Amino acid sequence: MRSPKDFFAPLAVGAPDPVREIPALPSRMIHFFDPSNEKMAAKVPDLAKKVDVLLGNLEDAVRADRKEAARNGLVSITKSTDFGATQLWTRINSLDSPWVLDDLITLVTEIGDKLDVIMVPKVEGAQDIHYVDRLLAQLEARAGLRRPLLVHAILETASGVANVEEIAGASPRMQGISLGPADLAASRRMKTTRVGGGHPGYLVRTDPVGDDLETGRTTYQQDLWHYTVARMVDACAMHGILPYYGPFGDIRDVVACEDQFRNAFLLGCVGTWTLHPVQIDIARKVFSPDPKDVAWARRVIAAMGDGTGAVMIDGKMQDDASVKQCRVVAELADALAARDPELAKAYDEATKEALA
Ligand SMILES: CC(C)(COP(=O)(O)OP(=O)(O)OC[C@H]1O[C@@H](n2cnc3c(N)ncnc32)[C@H](O)[C@@H]1OP(=O)(O)O)[C@@H](O)C(=O)NCCC(=O)NCCSC(=O)C[C@](C)(O)C(=O)O
Ligand SMILES: [Mg+2]
Repeated sequence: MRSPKDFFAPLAVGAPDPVREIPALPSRMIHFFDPSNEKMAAKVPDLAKKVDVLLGNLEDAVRADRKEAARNGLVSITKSTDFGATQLWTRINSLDSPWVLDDLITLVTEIGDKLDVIMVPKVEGAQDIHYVDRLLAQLEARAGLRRPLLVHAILETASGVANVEEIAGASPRMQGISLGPADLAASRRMKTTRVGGGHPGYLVRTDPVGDDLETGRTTYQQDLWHYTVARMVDACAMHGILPYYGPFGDIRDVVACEDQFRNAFLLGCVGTWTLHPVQIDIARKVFSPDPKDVAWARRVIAAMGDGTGAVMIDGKMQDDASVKQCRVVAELADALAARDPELAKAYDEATKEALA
């Protein structure tokens, strides 16, 4: 382990200085596309106007015989597209695959100045991040990049979950972590074959009334991912990086998708993946705080003055801690509103109404 004194030193001569803080840019949806798929690639310029993050996926869901086409496709799409304020990310192949070295060499050399974040799949521990960290520094120095690339880890192995805190703090490049429920389920030998979401068999049941074990007992489906998401959120918050839900594979079930996204939002995640265009508006809705909640948060902040003491608002006690909760919501709303005039208007109108 490096000394804390060296943590922010570049890992190669000529590499840019690591960032001291992870930028809190809107990233409500990380929209996945396969750069080797012509139909999807054709939609990229339009999608860039709608999403916070576009991610060119090179790993799973890209066929082995399309890996090079995906890598080269991402280079040419990137060179010919104006992404505006939308971030461009990529997911490279796993570190044990035959493709990852060429992924990194090609992408950093050809489009390193346009890429914001490199998502690394199947991260097992800090050692995987250290490997990528040094290699990126070497490639950045060679390409003459002035801005360091950031790294995002997918939490999708049992050992990754066991080591999530050290992964989150492994490098100043660490931007965030996403849940990878499909690989994680396989790695843990869970018995669900779904990509994210719940399972009707994972439930609790109310007690029996008398001797009748069968009738009148309500069951409640539980969230299979609660433990992992909560752990991931704590690890990220502890290290000043950003947590995300991952994929929701039942594209048709937009209702359960919204529920899963909202659970993650309420637990502390800043965004999610979108695998299909139909999921983009769901993510925008869920990961932008509700105007009523923003109005309430602003009202509490205004009433709390310097943020100390206790006041009563609408029958509810507010104090130093609750004003901090409100600041989380208000600051997120301000950051999103700065980029989204419609949202800014909705927040201001709701606030005016609440303060009237
Ligand atoms: C599910 C699929 C096959 C359905 O694709 P489809 O073509 O059958 O669907 P469709 O409803 O017929 O599509 C309608 C239109 O939307 C287009 N389209 C469809 N999707 C997209 C997209 N993402 N971006 C842009 N355009 C898209 C599609 O090309 C079509 O265009 P058209 O109207 O011109 O014919 C398709 O949406 C897809 O391949 N999505 C991406 C899948 C992906 O990236 N998977 C990997 C991430 S999840 C993962 O890896 C797990 C994890 C974390 O690792 C772990 O838990 O372990
Ligand atoms: Mg996976």
